[in-house]
Amino acid sequence: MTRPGALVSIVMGSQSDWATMKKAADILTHLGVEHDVRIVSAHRTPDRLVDFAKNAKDEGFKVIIAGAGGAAHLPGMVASMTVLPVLGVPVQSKALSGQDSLLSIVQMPAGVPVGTLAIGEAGATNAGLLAAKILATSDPALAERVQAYRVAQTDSVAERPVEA
Ligand SMILES: Nc1c(C(=O)O)ncn1[C@@H]1O[C@H](COP(=O)(O)O)[C@@H](O)[C@H]1O
Repeated sequence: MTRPGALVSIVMGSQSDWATMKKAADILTHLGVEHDVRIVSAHRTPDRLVDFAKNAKDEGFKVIIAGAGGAAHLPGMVASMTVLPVLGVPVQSKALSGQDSLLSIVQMPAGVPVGTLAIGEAGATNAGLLAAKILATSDPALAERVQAYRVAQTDSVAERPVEA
């Protein structure tokens, strides 16, 4: 079930990715961007993956954020079946600290782009922010909220004392 009005779709390979991917949802909520979250796995739910990727545009999404760990094929497989921009988040794996996730997502063949973010929570936050910035190119009110976020961040760093 799509969340009505959602412009950003967040998909992840497993429920265990949520602690990381929640950061993308949090920033979208902060910026007032409607989003939908669901678990889709290229490996474990291949039929659901195909159904999701092929119908994502018709469901009304404008941007997809796909997070997965380990052999992270989800972002690339989604990108192969949609015209929507796909942002990939490498979830930090236990065995290889997310190096495996990163390399699985970043090294796409020419012609099938995935915008790959950093490993882990920072990457998830930035994926949410980047999705908002993409939407803000055609939404002046959202652009103002993104600008306010940017200014608040700058101010909080500038005001921070050198010594804690
Ligand atoms: N990389 C993928 C895909 C996929 O790429 O389709 N599906 C699940 N997974 C990943 O397996 C890891 C372990 O999953 P479990 O914690 O469920 O065992 C998760 O990080 C998930 O993203």
